[in-house]
Amino acid sequence: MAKKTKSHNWSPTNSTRHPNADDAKAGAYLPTKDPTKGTYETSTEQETAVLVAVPDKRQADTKTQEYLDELAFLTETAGAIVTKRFVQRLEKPDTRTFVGEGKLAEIKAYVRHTKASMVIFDDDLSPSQLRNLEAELQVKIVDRSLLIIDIFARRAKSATARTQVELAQYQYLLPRLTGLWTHLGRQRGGGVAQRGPGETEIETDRRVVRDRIALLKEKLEDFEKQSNTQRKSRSGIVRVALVGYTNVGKSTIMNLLSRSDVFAENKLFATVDSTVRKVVLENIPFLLSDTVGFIRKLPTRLIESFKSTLDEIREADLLVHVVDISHPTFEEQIEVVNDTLKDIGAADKPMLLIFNKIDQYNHENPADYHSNFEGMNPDEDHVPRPTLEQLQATYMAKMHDPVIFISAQERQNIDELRALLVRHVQAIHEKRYPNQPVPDLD
Ligand SMILES: Nc1nc2c(ncn2[C@@H]2O[C@H](COP(=O)(O)OP(=O)(O)OP(=O)(O)O)[C@@H](O)[C@H]2O)c(=O)[nH]1
Ligand SMILES: [Mg+2]
Repeated sequence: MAKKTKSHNWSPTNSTRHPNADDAKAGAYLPTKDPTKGTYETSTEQETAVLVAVPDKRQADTKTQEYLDELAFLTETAGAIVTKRFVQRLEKPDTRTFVGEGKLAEIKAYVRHTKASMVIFDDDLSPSQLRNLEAELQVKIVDRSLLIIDIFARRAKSATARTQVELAQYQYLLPRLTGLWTHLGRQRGGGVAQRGPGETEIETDRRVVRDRIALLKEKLEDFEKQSNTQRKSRSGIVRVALVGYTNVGKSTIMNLLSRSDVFAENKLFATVDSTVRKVVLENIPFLLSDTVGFIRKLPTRLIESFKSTLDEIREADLLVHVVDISHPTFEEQIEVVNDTLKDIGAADKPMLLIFNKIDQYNHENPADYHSNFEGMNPDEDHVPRPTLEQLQATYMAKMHDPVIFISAQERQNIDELRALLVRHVQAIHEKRYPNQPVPDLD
């Protein structure tokens, strides 16, 4: 019999759900199985996580640490505490268990000893790696895609975003079904009454998941039609999208720009999603949208499922690329954002580059980021960063697009930001709607 399909509220970290399981059966992201009882324990206690990275041999130590810092940040965002980081340098990850045998034994001993709730990998695992690791380590195994999807699931509020996340969840699950069930069968010892579902059930489950995926896609198409209609009604007004790496300050800037002006109150577009606001600066109105943040190794599936959200970017007249200059890897973050823009077909748009968080930039003391990383000596590895002035000069010279340095939090250079936006919006308006005056404010 096909299992009833549940749609919401599963997560690698809250130990309760799996989108295709009412009961807590096997799954990498399900509660830890107690082999003596054959049951899964759900715990409300603080979950602890062990991180694992398998960098390529050429990757610099500091880079590895920065990536692990980001993974730790993601893990904390998902609600778990990181207790340990394991790193193994390999030419390429082990096909069976991702890490080598020795490292696996080390992780296993640690997990046993500390009763860690889960092991999180900074890369995506193949269905069989996931299965093998779960069998070896006997705890929840979470890979990068699953972690990110989980965070998205916690944050998604609008119907569209929730549907998009659900689609990503099912797409993640589909190729992993067989593995999970086969594994379950094996773990239970294959006794007649205890055997896991056979191939027929796997097939049924797959069909259920596929049907669900088809349904979600249809639902998203409907949402898309609605938003297309909305967008048509917004024609004649310049559209600006805030884009950038996650946590750089896009929403802060959005609030700053739209709240700071009395005319920002949205009258005409009552049906517009809360992430799009009408802003009026110096009598020049435009639509400003706040978009989902990008991240390194963003799962392609997630990008695909977020198509309708990303349309906001694809259809913008001007992109405002926000950068967190205080972040040690800000330059790589710029690259990630540019690559993602390319992937979604939005790379050729006019763009303003906004370096935010200048209040937090410290060229003397680049980071206390790595303080809890073993083998790192902050003094020895200390490399002074350029001053803000030097950076500004470099980027001004390097970029074809305008560049501005601000602090949204401390309200530094915000007037310059406004002036820059106004200038560009006005120019776009005149070019796009040559015979049309800038729209009336009322
Ligand atoms: N120090 C400092 N912090 C800032 C500044 N601007 C934003 N922040 C903080 O940075 C954090 C992230 O800001 P958000 O505006 O949520 O960033 P975002 O780009 O919208 O993030 P996502 O929605 O996750 O992609 C918040 O804690 C802000 O308070 C700034 O200029 N300086
Ligand atoms: Mg935001």
